Amino acid sequence: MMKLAETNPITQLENLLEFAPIAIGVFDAESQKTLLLNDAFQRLFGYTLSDIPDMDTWHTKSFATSDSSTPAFSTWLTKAELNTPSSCLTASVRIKDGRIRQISVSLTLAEGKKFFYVNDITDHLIIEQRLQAHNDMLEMVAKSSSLKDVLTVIVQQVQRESPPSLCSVLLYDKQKQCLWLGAAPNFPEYYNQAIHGIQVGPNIGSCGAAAYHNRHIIVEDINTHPNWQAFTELTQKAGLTSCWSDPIRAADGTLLGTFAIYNSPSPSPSQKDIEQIQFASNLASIAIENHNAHQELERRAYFDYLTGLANRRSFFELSSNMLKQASVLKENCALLMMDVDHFKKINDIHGHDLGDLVLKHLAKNSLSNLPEGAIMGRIGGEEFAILLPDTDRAAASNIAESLRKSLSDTSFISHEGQTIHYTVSIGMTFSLGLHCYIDELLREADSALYKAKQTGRNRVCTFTAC
Ligand SMILES: Nc1nc2c(ncn2[C@@H]2O[C@H](COP(=O)(O)OP(=O)(O)OP(=O)(O)O)[C@@H](O)[C@H]2O)c(=O)[nH]1
Repeated sequence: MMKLAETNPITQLENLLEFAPIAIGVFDAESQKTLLLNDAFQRLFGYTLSDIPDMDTWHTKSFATSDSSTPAFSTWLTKAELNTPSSCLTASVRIKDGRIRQISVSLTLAEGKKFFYVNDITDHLIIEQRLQAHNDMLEMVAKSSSLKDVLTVIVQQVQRESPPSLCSVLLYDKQKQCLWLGAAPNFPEYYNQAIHGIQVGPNIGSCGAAAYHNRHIIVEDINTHPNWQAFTELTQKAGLTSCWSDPIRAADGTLLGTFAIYNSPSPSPSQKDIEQIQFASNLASIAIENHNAHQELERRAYFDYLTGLANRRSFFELSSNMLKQASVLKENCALLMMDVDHFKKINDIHGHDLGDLVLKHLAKNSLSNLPEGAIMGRIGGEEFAILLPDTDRAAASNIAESLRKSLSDTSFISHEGQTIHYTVSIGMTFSLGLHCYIDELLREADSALYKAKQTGRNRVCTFTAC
């Protein structure tokens, strides 16, 4: 412990400055020579007295960063020297290890000396910016902004925190076992194109491997790591050196994608870096989960949950638009209404679940036999409607007949190993190039369907007006 009472006032002051918690640099006002860089100053900047013999050297070494140029400091200094107390300057500085820190600096002139008091406000700014990014993101989610835009906000926040790193979010496709580009705003286009759809696998880059292992993958040197061997030409062209990738998980732990930081300033992640990645991954997971939930709601609103076909509402919407266009072009449309024969019996004999399988089988099989542009919807329990654009009577009859035949000719094996056969009846009508309403056509097709059922089922009947 220092004994203040036993030291002279100058030494006392020096000691106070030396061990003050705030970073202090003292320079001679006349010669600009460095007189003292206290302990906190040396810890903040990494420079000792021998690195910074005078104010100009400090100025050049620390303040000449790309986003806080030398003139900004000089201008502030000129004003600060005239005003007592001087206002604070907030600036980006480069410290000895090359990293950029955010500081606030103020100046006091006394006894022919310049006393600079420097506060490191990097962490404070990061928390503020994170809060801002978090709020921006939630606002964007609430306003249903595109997933790409929301993810871009997150990526840019992390990039701001650790320049010159680049970040990307890839989205996991469980079915195809690959990753699609979510957001990578600062990567070259050729790189983004190359990684769009990259496979998930134990040794595929950092992200493919992070998704495969569902854990953090740290690659400190892309140029020598075996996971990156296949991409060397690409990564060298894009100037990528390191890549840390973290899985993005939903609240229930399922994989949603990956968050990656390339070219991070430090070789391996510190505790702070890991917190940063987790912050980004958490935000990204909120955005992706919300997007998926939204898509699922939309899908449910427009598509039948069982067969994946258009539901009644969207079939009406799509068909109405198609009929309007057809009447303008004077084209004929055909409407088919298809119903499973004795479906109640199938349910009664084999159970409701198998009945569901019949409906799925019917939908899949019919879709693969329909011409391009046809709209098929499930409009009732076991009732399906198909609108065929620009189709004359002969072509429509052929299509209806081949649909009926392909279903009655095929069978499928149930989960219990039973072979299931079923047939359908089809009623058909036409718009004849006139403006028709879909419900009017459905009534006609239903009447033809009734005729098909009455005359023995497993057949196609055409509507006749009388
Ligand atoms: N498994 C299953 N059955 C359904 C679904 N929707 C409706 N059904 C059943 O479909 C059956 C339709 O029976 P009906 O209208 O009497 O007609 P059908 O037995 O097919 O006889 P026909 O049409 O006269 O050949 C009923 O038993 C409904 O319970 C569904 O989503 N899944």
